[in-house]
Amino acid sequence: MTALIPPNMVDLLLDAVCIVDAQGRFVYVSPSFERIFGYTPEEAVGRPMIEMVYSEDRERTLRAAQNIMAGTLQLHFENRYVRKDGHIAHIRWTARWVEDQQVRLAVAHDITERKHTESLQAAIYSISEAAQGAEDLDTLFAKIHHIIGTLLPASNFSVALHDRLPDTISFPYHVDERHPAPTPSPLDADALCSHVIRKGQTLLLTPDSLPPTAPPMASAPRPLYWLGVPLQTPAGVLGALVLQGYSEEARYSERDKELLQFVSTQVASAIERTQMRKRLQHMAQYDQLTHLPNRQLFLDRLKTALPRAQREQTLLSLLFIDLDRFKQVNDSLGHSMGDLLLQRVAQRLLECVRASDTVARLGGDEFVVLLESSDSAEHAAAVAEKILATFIQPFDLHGHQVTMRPSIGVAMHPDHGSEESLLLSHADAAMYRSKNSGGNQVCVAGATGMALQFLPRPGAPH
Ligand SMILES: Nc1nc2c(ncn2[C@@H]2O[C@H](COP(=O)(O)OP(=O)(O)OP(=O)(O)O)[C@@H](O)[C@H]2O)c(=O)[nH]1
Repeated sequence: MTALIPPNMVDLLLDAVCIVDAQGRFVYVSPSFERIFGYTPEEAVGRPMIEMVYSEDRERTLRAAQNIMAGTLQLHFENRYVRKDGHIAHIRWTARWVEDQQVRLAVAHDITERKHTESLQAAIYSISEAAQGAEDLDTLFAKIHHIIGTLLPASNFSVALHDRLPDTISFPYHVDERHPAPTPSPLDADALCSHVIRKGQTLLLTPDSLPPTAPPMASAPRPLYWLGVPLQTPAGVLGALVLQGYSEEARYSERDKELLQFVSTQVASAIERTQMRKRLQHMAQYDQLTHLPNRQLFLDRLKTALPRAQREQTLLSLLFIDLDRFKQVNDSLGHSMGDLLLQRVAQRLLECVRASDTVARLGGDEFVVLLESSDSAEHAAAVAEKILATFIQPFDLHGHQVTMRPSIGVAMHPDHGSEESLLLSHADAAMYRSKNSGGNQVCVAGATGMALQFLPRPGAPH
């Protein structure tokens, strides 16, 4: 029976047989070593085994080697090697110490493919989990970057999104060791991304295939490797995932391309879901015509602002604004012109306040301004007067000059109440007083919220 086994049987094994001396140098490797590690037996023999081990796994590999040399049988030790071509090989080892020869006898089984499938499954699971939990796109992109980094070298990673209407591209997520985030630009200004997004095709460029075009910044170095994958959804291409490599350490291959393509489908639906959630959230909180906060969001803000004002003992003011005879614009120029006027009014109101203040549309032609951290009651009066003054200028509605005046009611915390509905009703009542007194004026609720004090109209004699 023994006579039938050819003497070079070990050479035919698919696993690699390795013999390593007490100093950790390869003294023998079987021919399969080259298939698994990329080095021929001649290249491997004489080299310290540890040199080929992936840096993060070296310490525990040395510990495992010590245990084997102390007589422990090693039946399933796993670590990573850097192949001659730079790619990572995952190896499962069985090994023992041969005392009389003073060598370790080890068999290497290549489990790269299995690890690959496992990490891909884990990545896909993590991406869908990230999509469920992500509060916003920034958080989602950072998580996706981290997950892709477990599969591929991803030091330079960007998410490009295509905005179809102005046909522009923006980079809401961009981590790059050499280039700052590009500013939004017409899609075609970025030839590589434009190719990926317009054609919906993956593009892998290597040093041999990179076109000799100028880099995005004249003095900036060009990447050696560029891998762009479309973010494909049933509704079309949302944008692209881009990986760039400036050194041979981040070389991308056809295999990486397939991997990123596979993951990108999950990423695209994660982005789509998060965008949809964001849109729904926006619809629930913002007025769709003016994009100002709606009544609900305004009430939420008031609810959190009041206790803050109480804690910090600052003033808080509400300006209730209703347009005078707004209906006439609808009746004379049509509803769409009325819509346009409401949008222009919103814009002018925003111009009268600080970014930290809130301008909201309560509905119809009713707006409200929430001024926080006012240092004096005069501040609210000054803003109200500024609003009156800004309405002096007619509104240009596609060539129609429309004059519109507001009636404004002001109520303040703590003078007129510390509870949101009370404060709001005082501001509302003060606004009605303004309107009933002819409109185009400001009325401040009195100390009880009932007695009212009028502010002069701009230009009116004091
Ligand atoms: N174009 C447009 N009109 C709206 C919208 N929402 C409400 N309106 C109209 O706005 C008007 C608001 O009513 P009022 O405040 O009583 O009308 P007004 O003419 O301003 O009356 P005064 O406030 O008493 O001066 C109604 O005619 C509504 O139909 C909207 O989103 N777009």
